[in-house]
Amino acid sequence: MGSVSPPSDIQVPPTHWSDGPLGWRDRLLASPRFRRWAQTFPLTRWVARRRAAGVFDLVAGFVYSQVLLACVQLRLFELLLAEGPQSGAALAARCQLPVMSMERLLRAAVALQLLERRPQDRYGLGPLGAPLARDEGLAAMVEHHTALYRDLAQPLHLLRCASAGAGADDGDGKSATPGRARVSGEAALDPERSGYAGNSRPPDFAGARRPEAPHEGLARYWPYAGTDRPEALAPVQLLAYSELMAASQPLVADQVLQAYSLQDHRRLLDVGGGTGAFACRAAQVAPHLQVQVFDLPGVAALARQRFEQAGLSARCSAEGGDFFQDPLPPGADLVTLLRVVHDHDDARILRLLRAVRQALVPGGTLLLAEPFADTPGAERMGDAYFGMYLLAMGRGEPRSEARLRELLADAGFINVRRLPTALPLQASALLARTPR
Ligand SMILES: C[S@@+](CC[C@H](N)C(=O)[O-])C[C@H]1O[C@@H](n2cnc3c(N)ncnc32)[C@H](O)[C@@H]1O
Repeated sequence: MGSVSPPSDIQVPPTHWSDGPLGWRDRLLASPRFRRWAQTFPLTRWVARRRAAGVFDLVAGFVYSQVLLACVQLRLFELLLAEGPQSGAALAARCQLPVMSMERLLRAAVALQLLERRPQDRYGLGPLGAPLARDEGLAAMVEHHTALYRDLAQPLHLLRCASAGAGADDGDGKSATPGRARVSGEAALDPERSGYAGNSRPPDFAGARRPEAPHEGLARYWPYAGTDRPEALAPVQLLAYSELMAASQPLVADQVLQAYSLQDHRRLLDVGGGTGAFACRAAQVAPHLQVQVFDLPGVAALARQRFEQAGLSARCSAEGGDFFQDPLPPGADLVTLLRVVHDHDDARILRLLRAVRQALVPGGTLLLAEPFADTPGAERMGDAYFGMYLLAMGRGEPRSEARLRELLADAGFINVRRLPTALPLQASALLARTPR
């Protein structure tokens, strides 16, 4: 391995009293001799093994993800839930894979606890596969990761391109994303090249597929993150992510609606509310509530369709526009921002929060929910997963509760408080009020 020599103009880094003991610990853990000793000494053996397994999981994590993807693409979990344990040969026939390949995949899935070996040489659901069997949202998330996977194949390329200014706001809301592929022109309007070709779900498990994620990574999947004129995006560019959001919306809605009662509100505005999946849930749990979605024009049109199909058009409506440029509909006593804030930089979010404050009635409530960075027990989801995900997307960052509180205060909100959710890994929430 080549040595890394620092550039000659490098600044002398600051020091701290903890550098000594922590440097000693680092050298110890980096020492093969110490690790060999720790692996055999009875009192340290279990720690050494656990740490080695943790390192291996990081080394091999991308393989695990692709085993999961193969299972999801084959609808293996749904099949085993619907029909019960089966032999490798039977599953191979159903999934149209060579028996040897199927056995290889099944054994990998057993090792990852996605599946379990069952008596008589059969395979059934494992403790980590069973929750995926009926969760359309999680399955859709897994499948759309093919786009992220492309971006992360060359992490240094991603980091270098992004460090040139991806997603940064120059103060007047314009961003530059040098080096990142962007959706533009005819390619974006071509369903095949944009990666979206409808989402009718084939009836048979074998070979069933959702629409493929685009071939050019997340920047293309989330086109609004790379343009200052998102309202001009063609409907076909909005479909893939809108379907993903609708499929995965229960992950957030369940958390929010368990944690917060809508009964005391009369008018809800769901800003960036997508195709109205949350709006429908809200209207169903609170039959007195008027609900409005504000989203890009093409997405708002899909929300109106959803409301009509659900027979909720009398109470649910949708307005199209750009929430950074256009005024939000006034008069709501509750505004929700679900999985919206982490998509954008601070300057844009501050502008959006101020617009929300203007739109709310005096004493109105803002409910902001998304996965937060620094969530105890879910740190990987924040800075590791969303940090890299949003970098690949081209805009936005995961924020800690403390940072969100600062932004809310800057925008003029008061009485900010945390709303405890059952599964912060899926969504944490903050409530804030406008002054009376
Ligand atoms: C990550 S999705 C979240 C959707 C929904 N709240 C949910 O949780 O399922 C972000 C939403 O914000 C919308 N959006 C992004 N930029 C926008 C803009 N400038 N104006 C209006 N809507 C925008 C997108 O169309 C998308 O529906």
